[in-house]
Amino acid sequence: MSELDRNARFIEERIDESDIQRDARQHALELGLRPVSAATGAHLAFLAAASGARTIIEVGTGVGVTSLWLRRGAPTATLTAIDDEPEHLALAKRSLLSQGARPATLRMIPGRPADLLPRMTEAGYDLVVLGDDLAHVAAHLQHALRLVRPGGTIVVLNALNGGRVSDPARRDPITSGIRALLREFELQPDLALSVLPGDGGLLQITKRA
Ligand SMILES: C[S@@+](CC[C@H](N)C(=O)[O-])C[C@H]1O[C@@H](n2cnc3c(N)ncnc32)[C@H](O)[C@@H]1O
Repeated sequence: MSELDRNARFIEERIDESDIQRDARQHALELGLRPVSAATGAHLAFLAAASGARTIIEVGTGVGVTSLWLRRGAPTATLTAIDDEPEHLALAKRSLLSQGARPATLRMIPGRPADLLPRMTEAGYDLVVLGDDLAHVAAHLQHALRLVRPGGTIVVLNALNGGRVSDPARRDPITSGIRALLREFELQPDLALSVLPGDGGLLQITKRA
């Protein structure tokens, strides 16, 4: 086992998910929805807490594994959760309420991000989390850059498309498109970028204040 794998296992095994989080994870797996790892979830909770996030958007909420972590980090933040499957959102909402979220802080919106994101408030969000709909990630990122406030952060889950982006033999349009996006964003002086390797890759972009 490599040092990286050993460290990842060490971290993953020490993270304590609540019963509500474990149930949501189990549910996601049963539905074939790949949830974030506990380590990624804990990192997202850290980001939400460290940034003092008050307003969060999550695109591709699924049954709420990521949302539950975000709300662990920012328990009173308003969460706008978008997913094209209303049943997923209903399950996510149930778990979030069980975790103690006030109903008024949850905006569960079924639909397509391409239709919904253009209607949301410019610079109105502290944290924008984009799920791994990588076929549309370029368009979703453009919306996210408009929606996040200066100083706010955008996170893209599974941003290295599993191990594909780092594999030069992979030249499919999605993987090549992500490489091009990374190159383009690295050159933008108004953005600070970081990519973490775990869990398919976690791209983090902060719009400089
Ligand atoms: C992998 S699951 C979400 C996992 C979530 N990050 C978690 O940790 O629980 C992806 C979700 O995104 C939704 N989804 C995928 N593509 C979408 C799109 N274009 N518009 C809206 N929702 C989408 C799916 O319905 C699914 O619920």
